[in-house]
Amino acid sequence: MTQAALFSLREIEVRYGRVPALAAATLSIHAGERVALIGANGSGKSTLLRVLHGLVPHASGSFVGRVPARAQAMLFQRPHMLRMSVRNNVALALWLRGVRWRDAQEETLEALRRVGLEGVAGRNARTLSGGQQQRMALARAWALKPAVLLLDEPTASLDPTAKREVEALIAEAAHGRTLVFASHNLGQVKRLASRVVYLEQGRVLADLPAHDFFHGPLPEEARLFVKGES
Ligand SMILES: Nc1ncnc2c1ncn2[C@@H]1O[C@H](COP(=O)(O)OP(=O)(O)OP(=O)(O)O)[C@@H](O)[C@H]1O
Repeated sequence: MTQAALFSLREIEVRYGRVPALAAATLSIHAGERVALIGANGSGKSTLLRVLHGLVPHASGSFVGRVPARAQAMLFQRPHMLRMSVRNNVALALWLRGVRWRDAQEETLEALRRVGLEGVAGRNARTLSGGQQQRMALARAWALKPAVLLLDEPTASLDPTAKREVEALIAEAAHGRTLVFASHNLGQVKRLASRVVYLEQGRVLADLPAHDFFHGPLPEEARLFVKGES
């Protein structure tokens, strides 16, 4: 018997006021998949991630999510940070999910070790570099032990070295989880994704295993996009 999808979207339409962000988007995501969302600016990648995380309502269509938001972790291009220490930024997220403060502190140190930030645990999070901030966000996600990781262009604002470091951590954090990420970096998509979903103006124009996406025939719009980005 095939396992039920973690997320099923059928003909989903999302609008921000009068602006259409997703139009008749249909896709299912199963446990263990590593799905890359690609497409031009404004094609609907962030909106799709927000639908999965339960952050935006849809105007029509049906959405079934079998993973509650508390079993998901979402990372944004620029991480949300509170004006407090790196340690407390992570520990607070755990505490808010019901972990006792003392346990939260211990689990936080373990997560910070994993991303190589134990040395700056006491620093105000707002003083971290962009790469460190994204590593802290990953530590926070990691500590929550989510079933699903949703990442919105997590390395977009980083320099090449930080990009590589954060990408390696993402690969490690995605182990044994379901990963859905938006990216403009096709090299990163090749390295991380098992499946590629190409969006254009809120529509899913291609949805293929990563190997087929990069080596097989593509719909014309997707082919031109890949050519332009490569
Ligand atoms: N809060 C908002 N209010 C109004 N319109 C919005 C809002 N967020 C997104 N949009 C619009 O919805 C459409 C889809 O945007 P979305 O952010 O999902 O695209 P994206 O593919 O993630 O873009 P990018 O690559 O630039 O991050 C765009 O036309 C965008 O301008």
